[in-house]
Amino acid sequence: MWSFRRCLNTFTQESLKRWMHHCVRDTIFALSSGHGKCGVAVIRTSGPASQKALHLLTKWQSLPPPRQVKLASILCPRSGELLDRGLVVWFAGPNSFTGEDCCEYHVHGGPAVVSGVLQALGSLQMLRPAEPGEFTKRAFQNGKLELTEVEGLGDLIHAETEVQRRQALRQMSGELGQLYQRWSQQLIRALAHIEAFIDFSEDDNVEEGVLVAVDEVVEKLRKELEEHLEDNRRGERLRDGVQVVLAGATNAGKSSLLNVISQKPTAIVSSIPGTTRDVVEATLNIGGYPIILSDTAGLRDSEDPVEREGVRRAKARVGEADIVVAVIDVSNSLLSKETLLAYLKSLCFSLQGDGPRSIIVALNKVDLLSQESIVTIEKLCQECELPPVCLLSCHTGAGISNFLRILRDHLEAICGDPLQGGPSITQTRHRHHLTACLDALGRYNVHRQQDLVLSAEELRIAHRQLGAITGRVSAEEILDIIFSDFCIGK
Ligand SMILES: Nc1nc2c(ncn2[C@@H]2O[C@H](COP(=O)(O)OP(=O)(O)OP(=O)(O)O)[C@@H](O)[C@H]2O)c(=O)[nH]1
Repeated sequence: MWSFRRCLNTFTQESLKRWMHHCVRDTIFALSSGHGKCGVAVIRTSGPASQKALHLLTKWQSLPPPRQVKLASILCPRSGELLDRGLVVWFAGPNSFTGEDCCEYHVHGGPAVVSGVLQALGSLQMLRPAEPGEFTKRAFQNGKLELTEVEGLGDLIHAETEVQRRQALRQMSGELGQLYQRWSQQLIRALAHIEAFIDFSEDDNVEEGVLVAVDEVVEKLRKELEEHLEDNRRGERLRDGVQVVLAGATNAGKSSLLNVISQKPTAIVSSIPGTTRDVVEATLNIGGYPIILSDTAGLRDSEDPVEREGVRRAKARVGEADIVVAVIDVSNSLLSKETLLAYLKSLCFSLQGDGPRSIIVALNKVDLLSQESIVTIEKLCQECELPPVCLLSCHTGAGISNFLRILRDHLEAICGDPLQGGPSITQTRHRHHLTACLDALGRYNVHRQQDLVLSAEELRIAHRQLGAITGRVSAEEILDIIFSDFCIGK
């Protein structure tokens, strides 16, 4: 009793309220399908009062069998007016998405029906509208989903291309979470062994061999983590969109190429050199891969401060690009065949910068060349060591499908197939915690010979970093291992 009172005194009113809120769960409801007119809308409830709400809206005396669709007249609980005839699915907790009692009302998707049913649910005292993401939050809190699975679900909802969808589905399957969970368990075990050695080695004969085994586990884990992090950020690139930048001299046809690829007049095209001043972006799907395609200001020296700023931004964008498309006006009479080649090489070199980025050369305006010149240029490019070169025309469309095929190949090389190999890191958040975990394992090695307590602390930090990714960290886990592995006090 004393400790309970002391405990109560340390609670602020606010934290007590939060604690009470956690213990006594509200029942929440929301429209789970998209907004706007549609054939069928799905409204969900989750929480202990879902059953009562179902009874009040249908007047059914008993619950329908769980997970089976049943036709129902959905009524206003106050007036008894018919709101709609729809389908109802009952999910008895814990066998539901959130782990709580849930009910789904599949009603006609007109605004009046949807708002009628939402109002009916809102009129019940024990229900309140759900906050954004609250159904999924409850699924996480009730142990139905790991954090990485929650993120996968979010990505699936936002997936705009089929390759993004594949990656999101794979993450939702829990594979990434399971990998981190496995590493996490290895760390807990290693930590438990070190702690046992520190605390009990003198009395209970915990042998030196225990520490050697821990070293081996840590080393193996360090290598696995390093490999996992050396993935060229393919998962994040696929999730956020690959940065493709169109760069080159003024009037080369960068804006025209952006418009041709995006199939709409996104950027202004004109024969006046220096028309594009700022970066113009279009988000596109190229063969299932998401890209953010940027048109940039033509690269040239200028006295005009606005144009100079445009060129600065263009260079900065090239610096951040995953793929740079070097656009060149191949009809430019100033470029002889030889100077074209020298120009191409120097442009590719300057665009390459210090990053390992891909370059594609787009020789535009071939419609202005004779067939003979085209053949000569093609031969010239084949003989030299250049990035892939596409001859194309934004005016006639010649060579555009070949350019898109090459672009797609580059995207595939960068992002890979999310269904092949190990699961990818998809979020900067994961990378941050994994890097911190790896750093801690490196420090473990530094402290290991001098100070066992400090090296144990580094394992604890590494474990916490992994736990931050999956959302599961518990000191109890360490105690469990200590007792199960060492049977202390027997
Ligand atoms: N004949 C021909 N003209 C083209 C082609 N592509 C673009 N042009 C023309 O070239 C001029 C410049 O095109 P833009 O697309 O504005 O070139 P840009 O590289 O964005 O130019 P800046 O804004 O100066 O950087 C326009 O008059 C276009 O119509 C092409 O394939 N063939």
